[in-house]
Amino acid sequence: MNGKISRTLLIETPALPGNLGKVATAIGMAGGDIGEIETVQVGPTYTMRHITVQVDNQEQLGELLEVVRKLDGGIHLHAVSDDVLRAHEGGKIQMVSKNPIRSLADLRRVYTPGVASVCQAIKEEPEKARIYTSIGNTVAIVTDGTAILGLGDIGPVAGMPVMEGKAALFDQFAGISGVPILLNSKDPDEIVRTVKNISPGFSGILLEDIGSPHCFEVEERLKKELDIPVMHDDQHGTAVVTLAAVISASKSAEIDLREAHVGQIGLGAAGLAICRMFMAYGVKKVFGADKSEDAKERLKQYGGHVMGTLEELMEQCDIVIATTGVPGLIQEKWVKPGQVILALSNPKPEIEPEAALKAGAAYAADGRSVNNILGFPGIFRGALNSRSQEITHPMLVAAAEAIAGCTKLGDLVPHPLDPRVHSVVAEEVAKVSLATNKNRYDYV
Ligand SMILES: NC(=O)C1=CN([C@@H]2O[C@H](COP(=O)(O)OP(=O)(O)OC[C@H]3O[C@@H](n4cnc5c(N)ncnc54)[C@H](O)[C@@H]3O)[C@@H](O)[C@H]2O)C=CC1
Ligand SMILES: CC(=O)C(=O)O
Ligand SMILES: [Mg+2]
Repeated sequence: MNGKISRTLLIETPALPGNLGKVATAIGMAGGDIGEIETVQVGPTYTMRHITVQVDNQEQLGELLEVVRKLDGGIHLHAVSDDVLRAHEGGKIQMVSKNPIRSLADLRRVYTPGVASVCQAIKEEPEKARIYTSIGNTVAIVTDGTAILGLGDIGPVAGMPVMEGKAALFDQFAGISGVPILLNSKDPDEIVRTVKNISPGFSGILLEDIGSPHCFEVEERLKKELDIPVMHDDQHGTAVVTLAAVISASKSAEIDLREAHVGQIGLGAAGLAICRMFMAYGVKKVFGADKSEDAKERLKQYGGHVMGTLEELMEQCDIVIATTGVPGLIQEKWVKPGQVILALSNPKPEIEPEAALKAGAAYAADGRSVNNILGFPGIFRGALNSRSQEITHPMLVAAAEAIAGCTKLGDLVPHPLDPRVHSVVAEEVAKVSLATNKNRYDYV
């Protein structure tokens, strides 16, 4: 790319000769190099096109856009997309039919009247729905938009690109259909009621980016009241992958994890679950810090130790994890030589791994590599394969150990695109579920 900037402009022109020429001239006069031109929609009086342009720098791009925006006579610039925005145009997922419908016989088989006999079979034996519908392989990805990555309460619609991303990962790594469900309420009663009401169409519920503290009540109640697996990804998916990374780091750094001092900065959804996971794994000293008194109180209730300041925590701990959503929160001067630092906030970490390593950390990573993507697809695949009605703590530990087992010595976690890791996680989770869960469906 020679440092050049490429953008795709979505431009509407009146469907009359000369208008595309006007646009091309304006772009050329502003120093833009036109690449591809693609017609995306032909309306009764207008044409919409994607026009890809290349410019030398940001300033030139600004000038070019100003010139195009000033064009009159019905010419409108609707969108300016970089390659990330382009990958999101029209969304990242779609529902497609598995059966081609090419003949009337096909039509009658997949739709009326054929479908009626399938409905009757399910009416007589409801468990048959898992065989004759997509329900058995479909998981709802539910958000109320209150903690979208570290961006905060930006609402469920603004969070949709994340939910579509999770659905794409479910599909690619576990062959599961993930369906985003956007909720227009932050009230735990309403969230629980709504999820319960839609639950017949799903075999699992992945709660995503629901903020603390209401996420705790929502998950606990849904786990109790539904007989399908429910997991809040930001809590347990994150805790699983963090445990895996710390198991690997301890092995490489020859630290006895159970005797190590582990410090967690940020005790929200991810942070509290990470602390609980470490304590349940046998780590004796788990310290936490948060700006919220309530969050610190919750840690104490689970048996964790609260630290007054972040500096104290950094001073005290061999392994430090941060999930606050605050970029740059950890100062380089606080890093102790030989420390393990996982600054997991997305989209930007509390300290860049390079800076932490330069400051003396033995191992450092951010939320791009130590990411719950390594956990949730395989955890749900394993739960669905074993027809588990829940996701239990031993299943989560099995997932963490499986991820650690797939990690090369010296690395913290495996590559997320390594398909093996997701199938190994699924296998180990299913094994534990089959060995320990009593209430499994028994329909075949
Ligand atoms: N890498 C990964 O796989 C994952 C990363 N995350 C990241 O973790 C971050 C937090 O997510 P959640 O736990 O869901 O949010 P949350 O809102 O439930 O928790 C954030 C916690 O950080 C605390 N906090 C905020 N600013 C602070 C400060 N200056 N000092 C001390 N504490 C502070 C808040 O009081 C709150 O308790 C987000 O950036 C998210 O992207 C979350 C899940 C997975
Ligand atoms: C990865 C993820 O779930 C988060 O940052 O919220
Ligand atoms: Mg999340």
